[in-house]
Amino acid sequence: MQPIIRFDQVSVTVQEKTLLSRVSFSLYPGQKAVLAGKSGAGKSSVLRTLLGLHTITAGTVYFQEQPLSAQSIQAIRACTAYIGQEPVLGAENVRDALLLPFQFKAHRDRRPSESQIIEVLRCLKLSPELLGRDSRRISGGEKQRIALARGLLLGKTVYLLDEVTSALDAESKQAVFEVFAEPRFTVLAVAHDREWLRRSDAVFSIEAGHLTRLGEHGNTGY
Ligand SMILES: Nc1ncnc2c1ncn2[C@@H]1O[C@H](COP(=O)(O)OP(=O)(O)OP(=O)(O)O)[C@@H](O)[C@H]1O
Repeated sequence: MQPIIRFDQVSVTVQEKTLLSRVSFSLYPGQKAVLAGKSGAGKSSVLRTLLGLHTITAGTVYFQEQPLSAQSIQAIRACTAYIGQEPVLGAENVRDALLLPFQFKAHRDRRPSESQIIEVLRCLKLSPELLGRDSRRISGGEKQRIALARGLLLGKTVYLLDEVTSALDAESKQAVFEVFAEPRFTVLAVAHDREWLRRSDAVFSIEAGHLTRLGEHGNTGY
């Protein structure tokens, strides 16, 4: 099986600051990996580089074994959901925010039914009552789960998650873990939670832009 994501000796320098230094790792379809490290270590930079948001100074990022290019970035974005720490939902009302991508030609024929929407919300422990709310007036954890729900409704299979469970209570956290245990989903999650570490196939630790692999199959020493 070929990796879905592969970093080969990737360095990123922005305005003379090195964000990533010779980072190498592979992620295979269906794998769940965690990126751990202190604040400012470079975790988000890995995700942003994969999305084509940073210029690579040296090395190569491969997606489905194709080097990153304008074309492969489109391919990445088509199957990937990136959920940042503060997702911008892009519409005033939560329902409109959830349905926003389905207004566009690429997704118009996949517009979900009301029951599909409610089912996805239920899986993420979100009340349907949220649909009528102002999306600027919901909590950070709810915003992240609405962004996750949107990814699920869009049929995304690769999830780049930046601390999506850190604001959640135990029950909601568990619901998110269960959703992402799905074998179809490839997950690269910035997380500190022990439960993420326990459930992951691989743990990558980043320190000052240097990445090392800590372990796999939950055997990480955490
Ligand atoms: N566009 C940029 N230009 C210059 N420096 C940047 C840029 N983006 C990030 N940095 C710096 O690069 C380093 C790594 O940032 P990054 O956001 O990847 O860290 P992180 O590990 O995700 O941190 P946190 O856990 O606090 O979110 C930090 O020192 C940050 O200030």
